[in-house]
Amino acid sequence: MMINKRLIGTVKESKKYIALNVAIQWCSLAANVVMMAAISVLLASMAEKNVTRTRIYTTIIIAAAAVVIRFLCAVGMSKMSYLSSKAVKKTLREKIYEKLLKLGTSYQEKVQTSEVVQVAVEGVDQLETYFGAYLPQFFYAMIAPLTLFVILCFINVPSAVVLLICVPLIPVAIAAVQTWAKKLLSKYWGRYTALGDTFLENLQGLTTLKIYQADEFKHKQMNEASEEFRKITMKVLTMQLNSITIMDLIAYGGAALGIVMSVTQFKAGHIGLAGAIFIILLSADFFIPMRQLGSFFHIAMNGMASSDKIFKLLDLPEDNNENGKECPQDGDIVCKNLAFSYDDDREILHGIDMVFKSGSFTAVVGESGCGKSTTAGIIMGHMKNYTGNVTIDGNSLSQISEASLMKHITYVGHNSYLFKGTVRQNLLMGSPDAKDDKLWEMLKEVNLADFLKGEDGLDTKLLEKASNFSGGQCQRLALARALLHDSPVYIFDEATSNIDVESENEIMERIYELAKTKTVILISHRLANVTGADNIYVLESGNVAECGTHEELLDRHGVYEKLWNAQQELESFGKETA
Ligand SMILES: Nc1ncnc2c1ncn2[C@@H]1O[C@H](COP(=O)(O)OP(=O)(O)OP(=O)(O)O)[C@@H](O)[C@H]1O
Repeated sequence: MMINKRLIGTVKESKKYIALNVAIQWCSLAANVVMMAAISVLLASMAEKNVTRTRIYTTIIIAAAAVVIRFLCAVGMSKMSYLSSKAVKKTLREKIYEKLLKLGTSYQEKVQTSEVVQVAVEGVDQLETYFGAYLPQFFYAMIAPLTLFVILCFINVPSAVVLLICVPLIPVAIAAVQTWAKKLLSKYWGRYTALGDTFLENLQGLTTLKIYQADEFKHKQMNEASEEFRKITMKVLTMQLNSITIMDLIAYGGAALGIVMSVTQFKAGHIGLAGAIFIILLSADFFIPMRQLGSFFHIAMNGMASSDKIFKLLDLPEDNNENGKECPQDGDIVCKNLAFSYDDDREILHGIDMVFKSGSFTAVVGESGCGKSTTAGIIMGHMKNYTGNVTIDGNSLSQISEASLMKHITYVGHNSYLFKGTVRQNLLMGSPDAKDDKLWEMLKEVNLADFLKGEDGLDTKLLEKASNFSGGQCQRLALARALLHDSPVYIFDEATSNIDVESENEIMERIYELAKTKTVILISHRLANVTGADNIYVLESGNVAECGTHEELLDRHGVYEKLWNAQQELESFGKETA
């Protein structure tokens, strides 16, 4: 019942804490039994009017000792809960983190970032209570009634049997509501995450909503979704309250039955007064552990649901080729019959052939959406579900280790990630040992040095997502970081799209310079940038329409020429109007 062996096996360390927790609870129970026995004897002797001073003092000492022991046990139990929760959080989060590393750069193909965050944060938190509270209670709830049964058997077997028989009625009642509760809870979680997603999206897009005056409409939508969520929350709470009421009825009903039994047995003369009082005092203790377990029932259900999600993530196939080959330092990158689809409905690349010659400058151009970035993503190992072949110096991309591929190829997109911190910290990612002189040299090359000198130099702070830098400044910084990386191959995917034409030309000069010593693949919508390339591939709707040098392609009077003429017209129009 709600025991996941794989989950417990995954967090092996927690087993000892759970066992110790159960043992401490059991000691607390033993102390309680001794205290109740002493009190029963005292009450009986009082009723029989043969109480002595020694008996009173002994009872007080026993009771005080039991209280102290129970207090220490309570402290010990919470310590054990804490330690097992800590072990669970640490182990599972480490496993999730290691899994993400193993999934590598293509992890987004398999799982959404928001899902990973939810599973790693909230999902693991759910299991904290599962391990810290539910599991120890589960085992204790089995042991406690059996222990009491054995003890009470020495006093009166029929009462002990009646009490023991009533205990399993609580789990039976829990099982009865379980099927219904499971459906309700999965609906509840569905609404909860959906509401959370919409809330976050609306918050992030609040400025846009204000601009289009759509906030009122979204507000109404959010209110409706919140109302739905309120209704389902109330249903869950009602279900929980009802199940608690049922458990209480069984628990107190069972205890009452035990009391009636002991009184009857006393009247019939089968037990003495002290024995009857002892049974009366302990009858509720038969049910309390199981009743407590019942109240942890929803925690266990949430724990099960989140463990399913965690294992789904941990079971994802890994293909980062940890033990794969080293990437050859030199050699052509060849795509043969390369086809790719993001989903089953639409093929994006239709079996294209391309060769990126080692040490050469190759450009990939084409209209928006023709598949340029997709091709770059495949070469970078971000997308693995392609068909056909991609090789580097004759070695299949799928056999090359991801770590080695990352050292071999540097990708600079139009939206490179910059981290919160300083300019220096971001640059050092490209080359951890680089001295300040080298960093300034690169910053000069991308025309960012002057701006940074006016700020705090290399110590200029970047806010989250570099929100205090302009789009162009971000691109320049990302370029400088890439140049520092010093890898044999560079892919620039619209890497200068946010930069003004004058600066773009200067940066393009730097890229042409780079191409003298490195293999450069340049994806650009602006054909003026690619005129000096050794080879240009023109993509059209996922096919290679043409390839050749700028002059060769113009002579062909095909797609490239059309694109070129259209852009030239636009650029000269722009100059005339300026
Ligand atoms: N993650 C994705 N999921 C589904 N479809 C996608 C995804 N990314 C891109 N696409 C689709 O694949 C096609 C090719 O996209 P790609 O980004 O490769 O084009 P592109 O030539 O680089 O375009 P642009 O010049 O506008 O950046 C597009 O039609 C796009 O809708």
